Amino acid sequence: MKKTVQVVGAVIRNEKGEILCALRSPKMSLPNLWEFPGGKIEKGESPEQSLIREIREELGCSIEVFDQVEDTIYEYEKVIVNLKTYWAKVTEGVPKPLEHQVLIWLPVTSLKSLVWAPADIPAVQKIISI
Ligand SMILES: Nc1nc2c([nH]c(=O)n2[C@@H]2O[C@H](COP(=O)(O)OP(=O)(O)OP(=O)(O)O)[C@@H](O)[C@H]2O)c(=O)[nH]1
Repeated sequence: MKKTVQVVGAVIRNEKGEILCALRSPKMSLPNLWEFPGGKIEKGESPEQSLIREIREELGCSIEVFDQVEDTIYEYEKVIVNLKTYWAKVTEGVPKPLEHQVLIWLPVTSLKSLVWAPADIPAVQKIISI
């Protein structure tokens, strides 16, 4: 049976209303696909705590986490991912690509021009439709 992993992703919005998009590196699983930065929830963590920790590790900045955007279950070839995405904003520091290939801020209307990890597509569609 496939394992289900609990994953959180931050939909980080700046004061211009742009969204931070992160390109997975060639060394990561799902290489060269765009995602919302985040990662796996560890034992004993709430989704919000996990997101704050992951963003500090991956982007080197602090965030505040707001409402949930989407909650999606996607079955990949080897694993099932339950991806929960949350609105967030940077409260301290500047996001840096410590683990990703590239980070870019994009207006909502441009999000669909990127090739997203399949599990992220419902969240992207929801953001575009708001
Ligand atoms: N962080 C993040 N992971 C996502 C997203 N969408 C999605 O399918 N995933 C998948 O969910 C898992 C999250 O794990 P992670 O971000 O900690 O990645 P990782 O490099 O530690 O995983 P790995 O050890 O499988 O390479 C990965 O399998 C990743 O491919 C997303 O938007 N953000």
